Amino acid sequence: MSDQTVRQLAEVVRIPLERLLEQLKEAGLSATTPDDVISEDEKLKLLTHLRKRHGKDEGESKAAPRRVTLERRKVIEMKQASVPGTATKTISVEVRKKKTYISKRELAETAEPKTVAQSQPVAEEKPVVTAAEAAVVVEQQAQPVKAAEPVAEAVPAVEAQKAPTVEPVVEVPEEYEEEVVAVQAEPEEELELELAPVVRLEAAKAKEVKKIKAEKPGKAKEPEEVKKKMTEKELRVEESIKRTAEKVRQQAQQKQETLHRKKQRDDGLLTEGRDAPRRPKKKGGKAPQQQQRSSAPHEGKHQFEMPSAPIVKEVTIPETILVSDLANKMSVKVALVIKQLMKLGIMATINQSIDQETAVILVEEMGHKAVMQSDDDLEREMLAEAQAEETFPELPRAPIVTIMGHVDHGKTSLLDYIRKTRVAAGEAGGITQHIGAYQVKTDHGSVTFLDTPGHAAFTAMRARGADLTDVVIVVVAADDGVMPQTKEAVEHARAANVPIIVAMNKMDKPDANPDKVMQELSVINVLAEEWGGDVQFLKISAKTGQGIDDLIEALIVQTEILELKAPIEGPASGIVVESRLDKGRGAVATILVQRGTLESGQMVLCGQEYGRVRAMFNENGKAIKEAGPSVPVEILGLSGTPNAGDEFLVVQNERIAKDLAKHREERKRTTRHAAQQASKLDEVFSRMTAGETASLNLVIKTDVQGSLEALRSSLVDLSTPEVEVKVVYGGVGGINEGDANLALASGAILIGFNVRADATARKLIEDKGIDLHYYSVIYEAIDEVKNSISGMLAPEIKEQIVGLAEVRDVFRSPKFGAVAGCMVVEGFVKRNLPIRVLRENVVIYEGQLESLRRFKDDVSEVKMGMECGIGVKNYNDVKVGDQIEVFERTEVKRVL
Ligand SMILES: Nc1nc2c(ncn2[C@@H]2O[C@H](COP(=O)(O)OP(=O)(O)OP(=O)(O)O)[C@@H](O)[C@H]2O)c(=O)[nH]1
Repeated sequence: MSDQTVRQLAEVVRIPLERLLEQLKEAGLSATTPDDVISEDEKLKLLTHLRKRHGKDEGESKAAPRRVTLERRKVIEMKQASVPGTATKTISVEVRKKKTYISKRELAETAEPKTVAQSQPVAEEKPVVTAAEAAVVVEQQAQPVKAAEPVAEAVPAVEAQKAPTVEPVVEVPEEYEEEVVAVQAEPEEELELELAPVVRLEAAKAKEVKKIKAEKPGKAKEPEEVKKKMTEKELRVEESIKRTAEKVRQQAQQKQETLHRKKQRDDGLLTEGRDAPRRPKKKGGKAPQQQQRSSAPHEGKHQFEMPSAPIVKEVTIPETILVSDLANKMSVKVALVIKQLMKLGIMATINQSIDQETAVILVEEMGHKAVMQSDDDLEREMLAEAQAEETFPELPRAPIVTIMGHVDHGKTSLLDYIRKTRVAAGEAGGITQHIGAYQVKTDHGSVTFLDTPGHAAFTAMRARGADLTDVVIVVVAADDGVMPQTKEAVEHARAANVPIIVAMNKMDKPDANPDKVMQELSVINVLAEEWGGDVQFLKISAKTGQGIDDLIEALIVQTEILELKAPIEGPASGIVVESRLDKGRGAVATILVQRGTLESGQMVLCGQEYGRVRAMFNENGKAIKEAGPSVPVEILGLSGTPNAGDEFLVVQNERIAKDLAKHREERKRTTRHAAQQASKLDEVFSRMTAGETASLNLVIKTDVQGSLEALRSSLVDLSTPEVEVKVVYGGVGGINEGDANLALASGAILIGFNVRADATARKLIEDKGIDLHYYSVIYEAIDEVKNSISGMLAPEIKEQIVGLAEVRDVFRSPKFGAVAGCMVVEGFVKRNLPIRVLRENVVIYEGQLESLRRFKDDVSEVKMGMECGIGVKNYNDVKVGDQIEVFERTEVKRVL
């Protein structure tokens, strides 16, 4: 040992620093402060001094401690072979040993002095085995012959070894305790737990040692014998630690092997887990170590169990599912799912969604059970839980009106005039607010106006699935007449099957010509009542207010014709008209109640947002407590801003609202891709439902009116009794956002003839996956639509007999049952084709082949003039003389 400071020495010998300084002073040594260095020679001097002092003060030794307890802590580190890809784990095993030596004096009271006299110095008898032992021996040597030194004065091991006089050891260890503590077995719990039996083993060993010592304490065995025993014990402890380390290593290896096997199984499309049902054990199939391990008592502790059988999971598959979600549901890696998809010929990425059918095939291929789930079913189920089952009587409700028309024909002026005169009038002091919609009260009833004029907004709302509008007012400036957007407005309203009322505006102007308007509109099939049509035409002025009352009355009449009704009682539902985030009030949404009555304090779900209605306001900013059908209302308290066009409904509690909101969010995420496929030209056929006339909707935009007409008529002429070609809208000019929205809302295909889509339309087309086709040759357009319609025609199934075999003999096979020995008399017999069994030219069975053999070999095809053995699947009644007819079914595409 090198030189130490006084402080360090005090720590080593575990005595107070002051006491050591005093002893150093007494011994006449130079060190006086705690930081003074004390050399080896000085330590020896101190030892000599202490010995002398003890020799003098023998009488005092009675008061000195009679036992010396030595403790030793040993930490062994083991490296665990890691699983590839993870860090190496280090396991520390801490061994604590404690030895207590009793002074000769104490022993003398119980032991024979003779035994003590016979004792020999241990150092001479056997070599020091371990460092711990060395320390013990040295400490023993450091003890005075006659009496044990107090611990505080025991000189550290190495110094003492240099002591000139080596006295025989007289102390008998009274206690010998070992403790093996497993620490830091990280991160694998099992490994730490595995050490437990070893710990117990060591504890048992320590007990045994104690027992030996306790056996005859009075006899005081031969010190060397005791020493020997102790050394043996220590060696055993060392060995046991080594064994523990070996065991841990083996376990790690086993675990690695298990993981490797699991990986192989995964590659083999099976998953295994702890909760798998256990296979019956094979006799002698287990490695001896495993057997030992499984038979070892674990006292209820968790133990790693070898997975032994594949888990078949029940995987619910919605209409579309993300590859990552599917992998999660099957508890397999995404890469594996992608790999499997590739095998099916589908290239998909982790964030791509796949359709239900593909997912089902995949799940079944991977050994699990697929349960198909329709999103609508799921939502319906949740909604059924969310809403009260009770039905309420339906009562007349106010119409919801949208105003459309060409630019500057007076839409805003009309809305403003009505609001100004009608809304504010009834609410003295109220501040009119633009909340997206407002209601007007008349003597005959109320009318609700949507505050976003124009067909673009109307169709955009429809494109979002919200068919709110009951009546459309087409505003035409009487001085200007029918303009392109007037026509568009009409087409959009028609596409939505919403009745029209024409308001001929600016009648106060001298050049107003309502007849011209009526005439122009009649060209596009909007016929006034007075001209024998069914459309109400009204002459108004948004400036003077002329005819506005009549307009509102006309709306009321229209409502009566339409018999608009809704239940007033019951939980409310409706559509979000608009929403915004208010600095002080949070999410604010204007909703239009369509059914039931919304009350303040109710829990509502709006699209993907939900919340309790904290407050409700009408269009005048006045707080209201409830809102019935056709009433627009601003609500506070939602978790976020819903989208205009989202459906809202009152639900029973927050949990349901939350679940539904989450479900919708997930659905939106996964169905985005699917929605994009909805109206593709080549997908139209798949949308056709059996028995119904399919319709192919088109939105056509062309460069000139002439080509529009030509295209429109030739495309409509392609209609068949099974497929109707419908031009939802045809116009001249580039494809704009409105066209795209219309195509989306009507599930139509966009056709651009010598025109292109503008940037906004392109974005929408791309986002929503609208099917857009550009043409510059009219016949190309016609041909493509024709082909698509051909696809929509149900294909013809044609059947063709490809071969005939005669049964000449019948054998019984344990594997296939009855096997018919046949001669192929016509064509050929193919194994994978369907067959019929004929008896006297009458079909007696239709099915498939189970086996087809020539001699002992399985074959796929047998030609005419050859003999073969045919096993018919699920049919054992073949007789000699029967004929087996092989046929083929082919789908023949119908063309126009
Ligand atoms: N003389 C007269 N002018 C009117 C009448 N209605 C609207 N105007 C005027 O026509 C212009 C356009 O009116 P708006 O209400 O903004 O027309 P709009 O259809 O809403 O126009 P956009 O919002 O641009 O589509 C304004 O200058 C109005 O003052 C009317 O009945 N008589």
